[in-house]
Amino acid sequence: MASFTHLHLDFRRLLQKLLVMFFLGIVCVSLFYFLVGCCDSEVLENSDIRHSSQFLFAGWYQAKNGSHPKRLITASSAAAEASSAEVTKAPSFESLGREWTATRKLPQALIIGVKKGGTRALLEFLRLHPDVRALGSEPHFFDRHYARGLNWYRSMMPKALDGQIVMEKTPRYFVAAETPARIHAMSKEIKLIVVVRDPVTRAISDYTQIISKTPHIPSFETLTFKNRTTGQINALWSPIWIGLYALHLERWMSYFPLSQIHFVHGEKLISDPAGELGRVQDFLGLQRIVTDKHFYFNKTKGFPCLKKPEGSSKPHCLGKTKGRVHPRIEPEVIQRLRDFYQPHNMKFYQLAGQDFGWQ
Ligand SMILES: Nc1ncnc2c1ncn2[C@@H]1O[C@H](COP(=O)(O)OS(=O)(=O)O)[C@@H](OP(=O)(O)O)[C@H]1O
Repeated sequence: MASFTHLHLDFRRLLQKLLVMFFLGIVCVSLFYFLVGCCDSEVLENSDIRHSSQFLFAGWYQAKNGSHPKRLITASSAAAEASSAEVTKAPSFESLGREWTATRKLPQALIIGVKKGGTRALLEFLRLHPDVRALGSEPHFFDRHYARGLNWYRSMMPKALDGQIVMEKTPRYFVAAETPARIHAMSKEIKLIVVVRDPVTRAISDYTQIISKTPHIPSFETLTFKNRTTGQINALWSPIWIGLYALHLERWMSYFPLSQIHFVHGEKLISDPAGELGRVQDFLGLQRIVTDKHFYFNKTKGFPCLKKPEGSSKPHCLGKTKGRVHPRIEPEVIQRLRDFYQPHNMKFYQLAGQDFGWQ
């Protein structure tokens, strides 16, 4: 009898120990996933930190309801009115750790150009959308790192849930000869976005960036001409060559139908960011969530800024490298460039089926 009671007690103790070990195991596994979530390689993308609350909310919602919060937003027009910032503010869910069902996928949309067109502004504005997951840095996969392979490229992408659009921006893609074929080989259905801007101001903007890094180069006026006396333009000088939009677009059009290419009007992205964002959201098949409520015009900066970026209650403008003061360029050089670009612009309008109104 005594040995039976003894055995019974031993069994209970064993059971208790097993239970404690089981719970400790659960705690360790949760801690592990939490830490993996926190230390994810996305530290590259500063904005992903801003996205974390949105991500956690989306993950929590999907895990609980089996669907993405977009469905919740779609279901109610009132909710659809809510800004993405409001949707993403769910601090009580932050402790849940990273969503386990999210995966890294190849992008379904790319901002392929143009350099100095306003690509950073577009990306930063788009990432306010809860159904957009965008890489903050420029991966240059299709032009510089193609040999690393698609698995490397995928590993660069932020994690996304089903229904979220993964995207990146690398403005050089638009002018790099090899990129359309490579992108086509990855996906025939990919959506391509090109932010275009008056090629003359784009060239000056490009030059402004160059002199900020290499101040002692010749003047814009000098570099513009092959021969100043004859007035022959140096079309091979990168700031001028990039602006030959028709030339570059023709290459893309031999791989992709125009229906897969959306043009953002760079000047309107500044004067009416919400209007341009509305059209981009339509093109991407997204609900129009980023609206004029998200923007205000900052007089000091001279550009639209965000009222409330992700994860912050403070207004935010793009950094100092966006919206630089351009050097003064001789008016006759500007006019010569306008004349030079005129036929190219006409051809571009014809190919794109859109008149951008550059003089
Ligand atoms: N909201 C807002 N804030 C600041 N700047 C804005 C904005 N919207 C468009 N832009 C214009 O974006 C130009 C820079 O273009 P990109 O971001 O494509 O440049 S880059 O190619 O990534 O270097 C930048 O060119 P510069 O003015 O010549 O600096 C701006 O004119």
